[in-house]
Parts: sequence; C-alpha cells; structure tokens
Amino acid sequence: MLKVESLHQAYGGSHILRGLSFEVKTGEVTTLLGRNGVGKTTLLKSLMGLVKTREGSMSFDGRDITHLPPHERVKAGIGYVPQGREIFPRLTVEENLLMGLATRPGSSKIPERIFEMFPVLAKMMHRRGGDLSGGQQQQLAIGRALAMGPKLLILDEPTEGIQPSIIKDIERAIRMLAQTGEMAILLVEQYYDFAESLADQYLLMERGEFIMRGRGETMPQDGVREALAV
Ligand SMILES: Nc1ncnc2c1ncn2[C@@H]1O[C@H](COP(=O)(O)OP(=O)(O)OP(=O)(O)O)[C@@H](O)[C@H]1O
Repeated sequence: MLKVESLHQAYGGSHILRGLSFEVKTGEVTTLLGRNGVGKTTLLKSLMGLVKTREGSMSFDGRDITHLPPHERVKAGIGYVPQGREIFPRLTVEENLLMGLATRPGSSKIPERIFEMFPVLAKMMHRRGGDLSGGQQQQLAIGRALAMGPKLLILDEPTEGIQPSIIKDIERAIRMLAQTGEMAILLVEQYYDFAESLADQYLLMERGEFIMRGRGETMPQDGVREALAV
C-alpha cells in the first residue's frame, strides 16, 4: 500500500530523518513509537507532502508520490488526522464532516459507519466543533478523515490529552477499521499500552532512525516499552 525507501529529511542544516525504509499494509495497523522530538511528525508531514522530500522515495498504491503536492495525496486516498486535531471550531459537527466529503466527488452523504463508530457525533450534529470536549473533537477529526474514504489513514497521537473512556472508544474504532480490511492505518503514539494493543507491526524511532521494528505481538518480549522509557 505505502512504501517508503531511504527517506532523508532536513530542516536547513539539521538532518532529521536518516534513511527510513518501511511498508504499511492494508488491513494492518502500523504503530510508530518514539519520544518527543525524534522526528515522527516530520515523517508524517513528509508522507503528506507538507515537507518536501530531500532524498529517497515513496509510493502509494503502486504509484510514485514522492513529489506530489498534499491535495493530490489526499485525492489519491491518504487521510491525515494531525496532532491537535485541527477541526473547524466554528463549523457544526455536520459541516466538519461534510468538509471531509468535499474531497470526494459525487458523494454527498456522510457514511453511516462514522456514526456507528462514534455515536456521540450523531447526537451532536448541530453543535459547533469548538463546543465539543477534546475527546469528542478527536472523534470528529477521525470521522472527517474517514468521510474522505481513505485507503490509508494516518493518525498523529490520537490519545494526547484525552480521557481514558474516550481512548477506549478510539481504540475500538481503529481496530474495527483495520478489521474491515479496506484500509491501512499508520498510528503515531507515545502511549505504549494503546500502541501495543493495536499494533500489527511496530516501528520504534530514535533520532530519525528506526532502532527497533517487528510484529506487534512481539513488542513485550522485544522490550519496546523499556526502550521507549529510556
Ligand atoms: N519547521 C521546523 N524547522 C526546524 N526544525 C524543526 C521544524 N519542525 C521540527 N523541527 C525539529 O525537528 C525535530 C523533530 O521534530 P518532530 O516534530 O518531527 O518530532 P516528533 O517526534 O514528532 O515530536 P513530537 O512528539 O513532540 O511532535 C525536532 O528537533 C524539532 O525541533
């Protein structure tokens, strides 16, 4: 689905990503772990075309996207839920979801599945996004990305600042999405338990490199929790 080869990235003279290669597969959750400042968001921005690739290549669905602008990547089927959610606070829940649909020509109806996954959004359809709690805004941001019908869903720290009961709802939703087999999910997380419970594949990043990687089920014996805490 998504294949990245030898990706290097730098801001001015500072080298941030150092030759990353990995694949994200349909029907799987790939979790990317790493502490603050190791380059996770820079990697996601590179995947979205928000930061120009310095060196290396990436392909999506068999197509080279290394130099595609962000809107073309969205059109190709990459959905991105950025850190901090970034919903439209003055638009209603419904309008926020319709903004997601806008990238999908020919469809005008918000997919029912979004409301099955996050019933609170149906209840709050006409409330302004900015009036929702942090956890509800996160659900809205995920719902908006899903309205685009992505083949790859990228989530940047969806649990950050969110209460435990809603974290459980988000976990359930991500698992359900992966199990449909319709999309690949790339999840960036610092919250180890959440990452472990969802990972089919994991990547652990340190200073712009992967220092550990493997299947999700081997995370405990690989000592990923300990490596993350160092
Ligand atoms: N626009 C920028 N210009 C210069 N340096 C930047 C820029 N954005 C990020 N950096 C630096 O690049 C490094 C990696 O940042 P990045 O945001 O990718 O890390 P991160 O792993 O996502 O951390 P966090 O979890 O805090 O978001 C950091 O040292 C950061 O200070």
